[in-house]
Amino acid sequence: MKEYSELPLREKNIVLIGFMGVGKTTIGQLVAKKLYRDFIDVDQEIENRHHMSIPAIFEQMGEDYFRKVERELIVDLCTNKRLKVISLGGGAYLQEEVRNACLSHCIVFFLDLSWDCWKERLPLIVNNRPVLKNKTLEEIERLFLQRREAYSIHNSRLLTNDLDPETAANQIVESIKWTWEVYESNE
Ligand SMILES: Nc1ncnc2c1ncn2[C@@H]1O[C@H](COP(=O)(O)OP(=O)(O)OP(=O)(O)O)[C@@H](O)[C@H]1O
Ligand SMILES: O=C(O)C1=C[C@@H](O)[C@@H](O)[C@H](O)C1
Ligand SMILES: [Mg+2]
Repeated sequence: MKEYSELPLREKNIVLIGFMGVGKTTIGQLVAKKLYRDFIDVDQEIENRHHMSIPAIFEQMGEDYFRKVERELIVDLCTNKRLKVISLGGGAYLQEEVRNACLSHCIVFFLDLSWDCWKERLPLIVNNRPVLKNKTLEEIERLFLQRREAYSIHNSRLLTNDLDPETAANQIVESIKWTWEVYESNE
């Protein structure tokens, strides 16, 4: 059987990574639609499989359990699926096994946002992101900066400051189509 890591670039899954609230779910959905691909949101998939919200999973089963489920699901999707657009949860890419699976089999797109722009989004997400619960703004900023190190290993990056979701999705699609043309002309 053909290894997925040998897949032509055009068939590889596209994986969106980045801090919580940068727009992976919102923009990923649009990218999938524009490329006529199925969209998979890892958080939503975990919620559907458990019939529970992420905050409830954190509260009743604990973060370690959530991270294990998240890791196993992503490794499975990366190795056994193709032609998908997959949005990760904000903390997933911190796990080495997740990073390795994504980078070995998929095109990894980092959605970046400045801290100043991100701060404006906080009220939209604070109530259903357990990792933000009981943290001061200074603590959240430290986490934001710490996590940038893991996200810095990627195939492509888009700074989304001042980009509405539609424009951001168009720019990602354009960049991916350009990559397909340039890197696959000799395959
Ligand atoms: N480009 C954008 N401009 C303005 N608002 C946005 C943009 N992208 C997303 N949003 C808004 O920010 C909030 C968080 O977006 P979203 O849920 O897509 O983030 P996420 O990266 O998937 O977060 P998580 O890592 O927690 O899953 C939503 O209310 C969404 O409408
Ligand atoms: O950044 C994080 O650690 C998280 C982000 C969300 O997408 C969810 O996966 C969960 O709330 C944890
Ligand atoms: Mg999301």
